[in-house]
Amino acid sequence: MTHVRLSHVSKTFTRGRDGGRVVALDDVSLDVAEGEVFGIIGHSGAGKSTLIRLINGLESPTSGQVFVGDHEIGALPERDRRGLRRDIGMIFQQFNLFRSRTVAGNVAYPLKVAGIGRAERDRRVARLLDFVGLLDRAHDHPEQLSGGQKQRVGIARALATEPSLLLADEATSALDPKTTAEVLALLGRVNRELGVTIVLITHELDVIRAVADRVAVMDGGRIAESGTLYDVFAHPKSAATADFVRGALRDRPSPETLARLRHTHGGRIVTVAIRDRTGFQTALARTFLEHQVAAGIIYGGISELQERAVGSLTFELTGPDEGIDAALAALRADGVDLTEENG
Ligand SMILES: Nc1ncnc2c1ncn2[C@@H]1O[C@H](COP(=O)(O)OP(=O)(O)OP(=O)(O)O)[C@@H](O)[C@H]1O
Repeated sequence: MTHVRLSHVSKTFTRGRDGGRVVALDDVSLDVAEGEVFGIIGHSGAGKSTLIRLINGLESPTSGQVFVGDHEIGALPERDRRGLRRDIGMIFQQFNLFRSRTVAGNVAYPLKVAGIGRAERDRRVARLLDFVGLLDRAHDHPEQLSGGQKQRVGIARALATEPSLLLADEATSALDPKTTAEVLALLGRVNRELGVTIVLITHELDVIRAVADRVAVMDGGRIAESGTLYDVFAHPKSAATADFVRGALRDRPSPETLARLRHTHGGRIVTVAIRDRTGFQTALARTFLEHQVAAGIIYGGISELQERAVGSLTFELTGPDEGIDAALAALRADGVDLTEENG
């Protein structure tokens, strides 16, 4: 079942002073299935926040349609949007907690707004704080908490009205790597144990790869590509995706590094994309050997996406030129993705 659907959505803003037009989203279509974690990755200005604001009905599309469940949220009057929004939780980069309220008071707030009585409110707050591991901090104020703890309160508050959809807007961008991992693990539990669909936007591939099932890469208001985590990031088709992969995996040498490698290594330099295929590396080594080519690894990195290997290795190849040519031709014929780096 589809939980969120965007169909040919465009959003144009008019800039204040000069009245110029900014195309924030340009013909965006995507489907988020019920119960999945869907990641949206893009650089600053790619249109991610605009997309989130369309999903929770804070903005309406200039053209196209946004559905949440069976409802076209952009077409609903504000009163009905508010009702629908109760089924959508939000968490933010800066946590957006009330400083004057206690931890318990923050989590209770949306329940109060929804008109839920004291006894039920207290029960739910205790259950939620227990779920996020902060029951013992119920009476503290946000400033007494670490960033990670604040975000856990944010998550408890977002879940208070028992939404089926959670929107996470750069929810870990203000946190250090260890705390980020803890918050992402909690989001994983929210998804698995409570069955909540999560749409997570970020500019970091490491965030997406930790939790998302499927992803969309956004670039300049458009979806550059989308699919499963592995398909999109193991074999990038767009420049934007390749850029994120290079940044996160650091498996390919930068132009500066390549220049240095060329200077220090006299042989031919070739980068080979690693495939998640049994015996891939052995086959590679055997091909070089068969053609009397010595292959030394001079750069590279192998990592995992959805428990499958991704990355690349850069070799210095030495031996007879015809042997190297024949080995590379054999590998190419076998579907190996390789790049000669000698320039
Ligand atoms: N209310 C608005 N009025 C005018 N322009 C806007 C408005 N909201 C967003 N934009 C513009 O739309 C484009 C996309 O912005 P958006 O905030 O959605 O991107 P983003 O990917 O979330 O970036 P960031 O991570 O920096 O917030 C930007 O060029 C931005 O300046």
